[in-house]
This record gives sequence, structure tokens and C-alpha cells, in this order.
Amino acid sequence: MDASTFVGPSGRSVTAVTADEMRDIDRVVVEEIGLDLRRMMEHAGRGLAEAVLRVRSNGRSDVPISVLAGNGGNGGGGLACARHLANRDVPVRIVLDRAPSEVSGVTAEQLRILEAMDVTIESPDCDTDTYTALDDLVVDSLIGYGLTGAPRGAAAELIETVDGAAETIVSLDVPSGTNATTGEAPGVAVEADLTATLALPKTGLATVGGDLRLVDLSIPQVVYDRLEIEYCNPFGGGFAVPLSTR
Ligand SMILES: NC(=O)C1=CN([C@@H]2O[C@H](COP(=O)(O)OP(=O)(O)OC[C@H]3O[C@@H](n4cnc5c(N)ncnc54)[C@H](O)[C@@H]3O)[C@@H](O)[C@H]2O)[C@H](O)CC1
Ligand SMILES: [K+]
Repeated sequence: MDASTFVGPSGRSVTAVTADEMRDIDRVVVEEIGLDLRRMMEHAGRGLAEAVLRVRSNGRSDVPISVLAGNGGNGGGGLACARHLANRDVPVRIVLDRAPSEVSGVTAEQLRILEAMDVTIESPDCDTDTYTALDDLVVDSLIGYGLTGAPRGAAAELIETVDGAAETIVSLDVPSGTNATTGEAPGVAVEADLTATLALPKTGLATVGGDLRLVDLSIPQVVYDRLEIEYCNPFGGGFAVPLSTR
């Protein structure tokens, strides 16, 4: 992928990375720098919430929001976003692709917080009609760069439902069902109006529709230097920037 495909607001090109390169970045950040997943997930959730609130304020500012969440890092970022929305009295509900008891790791920690806040949480064992009646504004945090093969099970069903039902979809990192490296969809995939991608754009986003926003995870320059990835802080004095493609 040509490194100049993505351009920030200053007109400067922003390097795109494959899923494997992003995993390498994550490994160096966590193992060598000590910036752990919990911290990065908080940045992801806040950046996503800020993007969602901008979209909402430009449209129907009273619209309730459904946050679709999977069990991985992508779902965890969506759940952290939901907390910020609920804290601002935005009517928000969580729609999981599995039972709450099957959510694990750091993502389960995010879910426990929402349970303690009494945020509505639905899962495939809910009444089917309720489960699939999504709101007009949907946050898609089902699957990110961890996609393996065509979406299956409840995740696939939710992707199909959201594409037909939602007025506006904001995806985290990549639209669920899209391969972050190639941009190909091996099965159903979310058609996002806006994708809030994390740290660096993923190469596959070059061929994906919708707007693109880059959200800072606070990954230090030294990480990119160690991996010989060209990086010049694209955020300026802020914490998120719009990206265009060329
Ligand atoms: N530093 C960072 O880049 C950070 C990224 N964050 C987000 O985390 C995801 C990557 O997380 P990971 O746990 O590796 O994978 P995913 O969440 O993308 O996916 C795993 C999840 O998806 C399910 N799944 C995979 N393939 C399928 C399929 N074909 N059908 C159904 N379900 C599928 C799998 O079972 C897991 O449940 C990255 O994209 C970012 O969004 C962090 O939030 C912050 C740090
Ligand atoms: K996603």
C-alpha cells in the first residue's frame, strides 16, 4: 500500500498499516513501553464517543444510540464509548453478539462497569424483536482488525440488521466484516457512514466508503521508530483528526 494514500488536515500523508503491523505496534507498546491495553482502550472509547457526539449534534440531537459490541478489543472500545455517552445522559443501550457471561478479559471489565451503571444490555438470548430493533444511530464495535473469515453467528445477523435499519453508523477502527488489511469483505460487512480508526489508518480503509477520523491512542513516537514505521504525529495539538484519501 502506498504510504501516501491517507492525508491529514495539514495535507501531510499519514502512513497506513496492515493488521499484522498494528499487532506489532500493540506488542511493542505493551511489552516494551508498558502502555497497557486498558489505557489504550480508554483512549479508543473516549475518541469514539467524541466522534459519535459530533455526528449526533449534526443530525437529530435527541436520537438514542445502540452500541453493538463483540468480545474483543473492538467491543471493549465500544463499551468504553457507551459509558461516556451514558454519562452525558444520551439514551444508550448495548447489544452484545453473545451472552454477557461469555464476554471475557478487559472487555468484560468494561461490561461490568456498564452493568453497575444500569445501562441496558441485550444479548442473543433476549426477545428476538427487541434484540434486532436497533436505533437510528448505531455504533459498530463488533469486530475490528481481529476478523477471521466471513462473519458468523449473531455478529453476522447484527451486521445484516444494522445495514438495513440504521440511519447512521459509526464504526470503530474498521467497519465490522471488513478485512483491515485488504479492505475486502469475505461475507456481510457494515456500511459505515464514519469510521473512527485508531492510532494509524488501516490499509484496507483505502477502499472502504464513508468518512474517516483518526483517533489518538497516545502511542509514543519511539514505538514507531523501533518498528521502522514512518510516523510524524498527525494530531497536532488535538486528539483526533479527519483523514481523506488520495
Ligand atoms: N492499540 C490498539 O490498536 C488498540 C485497539 N483496540 C481495538 O481492538 C481491536 C483488535 O482487538 P482484538 O481483540 O484483537 O480483535 P477484534 O476485537 O477485532 O475481534 C475479535 C472478536 O471478533 C470475533 N470474530 C472474529 N472473526 C469473526 C467472525 N468471522 N465472525 C464472528 N466473530 C468474529 C472474535 O470471536 C472476537 O470476539 C482493534 O480493531 C481496535 O478496535 C483497543 O480497543 C485499544 C487498543
Ligand atoms: K468495528
